[in-house]
Amino acid sequence: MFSPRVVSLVPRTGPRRFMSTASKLTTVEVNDKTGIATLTMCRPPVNGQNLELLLDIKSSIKEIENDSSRGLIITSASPKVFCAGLDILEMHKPDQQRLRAVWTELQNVWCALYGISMPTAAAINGHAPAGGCLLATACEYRVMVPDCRIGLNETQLGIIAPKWLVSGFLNILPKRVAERALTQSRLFTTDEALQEGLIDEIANSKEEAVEKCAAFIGTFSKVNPVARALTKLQFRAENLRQFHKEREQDVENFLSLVNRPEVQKGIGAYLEGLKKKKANKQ
Ligand SMILES: CC/C=C\C/C=C\C/C=C\CCC/C=C/C(=O)SCCNC(=O)CCNC(=O)[C@H](O)C(C)(C)COP(=O)(O)OP(=O)(O)OC[C@H]1O[C@@H](n2cnc3c(N)ncnc32)[C@H](O)[C@@H]1OP(=O)(O)O
Repeated sequence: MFSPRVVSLVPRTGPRRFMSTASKLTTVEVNDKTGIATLTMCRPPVNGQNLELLLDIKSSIKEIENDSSRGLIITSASPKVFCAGLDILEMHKPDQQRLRAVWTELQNVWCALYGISMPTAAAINGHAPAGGCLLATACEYRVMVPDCRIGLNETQLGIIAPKWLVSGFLNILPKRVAERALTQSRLFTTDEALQEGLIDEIANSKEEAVEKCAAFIGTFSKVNPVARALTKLQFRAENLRQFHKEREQDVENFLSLVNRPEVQKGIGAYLEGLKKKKANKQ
C-alpha cells in the first residue's frame, strides 16, 4: 500500500536536507553545525494526522535516531497550525482495518517520540489541539508562537484521551491543573500555556521558535550523552511500560468507541461544524 522510503542525502555542506519519504508528508533537515535535526510536518492545510502522515512521522523519527543526530526539533510547514490532531475524516464512517492502523500508528509515533533518548523540542508555530498537543508534550521542551491554542480537547468531542496519551501532559503540569484542563477540554492560549508551564517559552516567529529549541538542545552539549539518555528514560520508563502493557486493549477500546453510533453522529456533526466555519469565512 505504501511506496518504499527514498532517502537522498545531500553532501554535508551547510545545512543538509533529506526528504524523509516518497510521499513528502514530512521533511528532515539536519543542521551540519549543530547536528540537530528538524522534522517538519507538511500535510496541508492543518497536518491532520491521517495514516500516511503518522507513518511518515514515525519513519522520520527513526531516521533521525539512526542518524545519531544531537537532537530533534518537531515543527510544521503550515503557517497557522502546528498540528490539528487526528484527521477527523479517518474516523468518520471508517474502514475498520485502516482505523485500526491509524490508532496503532498514533501509538507508535507517541512511543517513538516520547521514548527517544536524544533531546527533543517542539517549535509550535500554530495551533496544537489534541493529537498536536500529544506531539508537543511528548517532547522535552516547547516554544510556541503568540495567539495560538494548545491542549487536549477530547472531552469536548465526547471522547476520552487514554492514560498514555495524557502522560506527556502529566509530566509537565501539576496533576490538579491537568485534571481540570482535561475535564474542561481546555485549550490554553499561548500566554496561558506559558503561565501554567505547558510551554517553556514564547517566540515571535517559527524561525525564532526553532532557534530557541536549538538553544535548549545546546544546553546539553557538556552533559554526558549516555548519562543524559538513561536519566531521561528513567523518568519515562514507567509510562512506557504501562503503555506497552495496555496498547492492544487500547486499540480495541478506540475501535469500539469510534464505532458507536452516537460517536459517529458526533463526528459527523463536528465535521459539519468545520464546513460551516469555512462557509462563514467565505
Ligand atoms: C472528532 C473525534 C471524535 C472521535 C474519536 C473517537 C475516539 C478517540 C479517542 C481518543 C482520541 C484522542 C486522541 C486524539 C484525538 C484527536 O486528535 S481528535 C481531532 C481533534 N482536533 C480538533 O478538534 C481540531 C479541529 N480543528 C480546529 O480546531 C481548527 O481547524 C484549527 C484551530 C486547527 C485551525 O483553524 P483554522 O486555521 O481557522 O482552519 P480551519 O478550521 O478553517 O481548517 C482548515 C481546514 O482543515 C480542516 N481541518 C481542521 N481540523 C481538521 C482535522 N482534525 N481533521 C481533518 N480536517 C481538519 C478544516 O475542515 C478545513 O478544511 P476545508 O474546509 O478547508 O476543506
